[in-house]
Amino acid sequence: MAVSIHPAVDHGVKPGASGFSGGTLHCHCASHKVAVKIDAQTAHNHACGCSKCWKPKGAKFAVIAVVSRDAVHVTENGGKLHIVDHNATIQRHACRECGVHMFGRIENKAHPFYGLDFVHTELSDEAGWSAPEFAAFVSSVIEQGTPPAEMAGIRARLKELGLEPYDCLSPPLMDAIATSVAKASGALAA
Ligand SMILES: N[C@@H](CCC(=O)N[C@@H](CSCO)C(=O)NCC(=O)O)C(=O)O
Ligand SMILES: [Zn+2]
Ligand SMILES: [Zn+2]
Repeated sequence: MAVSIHPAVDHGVKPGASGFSGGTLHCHCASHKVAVKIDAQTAHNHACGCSKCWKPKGAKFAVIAVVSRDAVHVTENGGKLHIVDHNATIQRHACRECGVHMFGRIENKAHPFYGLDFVHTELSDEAGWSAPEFAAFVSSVIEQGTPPAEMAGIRARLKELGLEPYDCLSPPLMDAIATSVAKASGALAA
C-alpha cells in the first residue's frame, strides 16, 4: 500500500480550474460551523510537514495555500475562532470547538509574505482551487514521531505524486524571502 500523505492527494493531485474565483471554507463542527468566504483563487498550494499547520486526523501532511488577506472574510460563527499561538509568525485562527485552522495570518508588516493568508482549501465543497505544487518541511514529520527510516518512502511517494519534496519551502519561495531580506539590508537595491 502506498504511503499516505493526505486524503486530498493520496489518489492523485487534482488540477485547479482556470477561472475559479473562490469559495467558502467550513470548520468540522457538526453545527454552528465557522464559515470563511474566500473571494479569489489560491496560489502556492503545497503539502506541509511542519508541526504547526493543521492536518486532518490521520494525515502526515497538511495541504495549505496562500491568498490575499483582503479576499478572506469570516462570515459565520467567527466568535468561535481563537489564535492558536500569538507568538507564531503565522497566526492561525482556529475553531475553539473542533480545532480546525480556518486561516493563518501574518501580522508583521516587514515579513516577506505580509498580505498573504494561509488556508486549507479542503475545507470547502467547491472544486477548482489551485493544485498542490510541491511538498515543504518534509523532514519536519520526524519531529512529530515519523521514524527516519520511513523518509525515503515518503519522499518517493511525494515525487510520484508530482510534489517535489523540500525540507524548507520551494526554491522560488525561498528566493522571494531571501530577496526581501537582501533589499531590507541593502545587499540588493530596493
Ligand atoms: N520544523 C518546524 C518547522 C516549522 C515552520 O517553520 N513552518 C513554516 C511553514 S508553514 C506553511 O508552509 C513556517 O513558515 N512557519 C511559520 C509559522 O508557523 O508561524 C516544525 O515542524 O514546527
Ligand atoms: Zn468548528
Ligand atoms: Zn506548515
